[in-house]
Amino acid sequence: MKTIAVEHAVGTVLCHDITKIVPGGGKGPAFRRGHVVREEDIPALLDIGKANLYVFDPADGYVHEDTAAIRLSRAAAGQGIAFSEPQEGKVTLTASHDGLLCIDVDGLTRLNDIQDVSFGTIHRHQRVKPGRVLAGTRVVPLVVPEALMQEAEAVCAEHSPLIEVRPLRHAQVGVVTTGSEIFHGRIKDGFGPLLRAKFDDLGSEVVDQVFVSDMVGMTADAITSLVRQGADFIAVTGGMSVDPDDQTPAAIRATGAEVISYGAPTYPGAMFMLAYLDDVPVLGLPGCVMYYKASIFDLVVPRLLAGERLTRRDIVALGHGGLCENCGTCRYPACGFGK
Ligand SMILES: Nc1nc2c(c(=O)[nH]1)N[C@H]1C(S)=C(S)[C@@H](COP(=O)(O)OP(=O)(O)OC[C@H]3O[C@@H](n4cnc5c(N)ncnc54)[C@H](O)[C@@H]3O)O[C@H]1N2
Ligand code: MOO
Repeated sequence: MKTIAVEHAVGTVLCHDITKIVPGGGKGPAFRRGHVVREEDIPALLDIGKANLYVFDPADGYVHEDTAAIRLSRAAAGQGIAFSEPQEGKVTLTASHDGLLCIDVDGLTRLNDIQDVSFGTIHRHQRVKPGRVLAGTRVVPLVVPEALMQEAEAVCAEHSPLIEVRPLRHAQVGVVTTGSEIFHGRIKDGFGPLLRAKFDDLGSEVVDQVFVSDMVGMTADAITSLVRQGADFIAVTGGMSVDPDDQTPAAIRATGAEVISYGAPTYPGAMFMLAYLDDVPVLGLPGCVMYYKASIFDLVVPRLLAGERLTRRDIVALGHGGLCENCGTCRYPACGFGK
């Protein structure tokens, strides 16, 4: 804090409210603590008898809350993020393109552990569309030391990007639908239309769907021939559980694919399998994916399309929040499932 002649105060920050009293008129703050003095304020300040002011000077090593919020948001954000102007010291971050919200949670926790830094976000790993509010950030006091800002920016740099929206790739999806009852026409296929709609919504395309009976060789051949024909994402439906006819996990293994996980701590989706045939994700989708509005499919597929190579650890980490409450009216994604 220092005293400064009002003529030289442009750009500095008032340390306290400045009161204006008009006889018979009123009394109230003409300028608030934290106000950044502008050229046009000078006559008004002189009119209320303020020839000198107590101000924070950025040169003294202090940063105003608006500048701090701008700096925090810029330091944390990667691609796909738009910023609001600071309002009451807070900058709001929104999605500027469609994609998967990715947040380095360890970095975020470190950032918020710095006294007086506040950075709050929605849950990560959600598919977000442009305009969706993702985060808000500010510092708690009106001004903070420059050294604090530098510490915060260093944490952001170490965890860069701390928050970003990764675009989803346009996958060419091959679907293999198992089940003798569908293969022999006893019942109508329900998986194909559902997967076409779900992949279409994510900006990908089901390029082919092959029907097979409950036989390992037939199913494995269908997977490998779809990949040979150019599919870069495979979904195998049905036959994922414990009946003698449930041969899909064995068929996926028979292709030589590397199995990351069979089973997931998610309901619906416990019988899910994730494997990779070279770089092509091969998913074993249990019957529940067809039945429920939200399932393991919605938790995993956007992440795969955003280019994440998921590990067993990523799958087991889904357990906390992995139980769908099966509400009367499904509100997913506005609920705790997968969060
Ligand atoms: N004793 C146990 N029973 C079940 C278990 C278990 O671990 N032990 N797991 C349950 C879970 S979890 C699921 S999910 C379901 C079904 O899993 P599957 O992937 O094996 O599904 P299917 O047996 O192939 O089919 C179940 C049901 O859905 C119909 N279906 C399958 N595909 C299609 C399709 N493309 N179009 C229309 N209908 C389809 C199928 O005819 C069956 O009626 O198992 C639990 N049970
Ligand atoms: O894979 Mo199953 O939900 O858990 O229905």
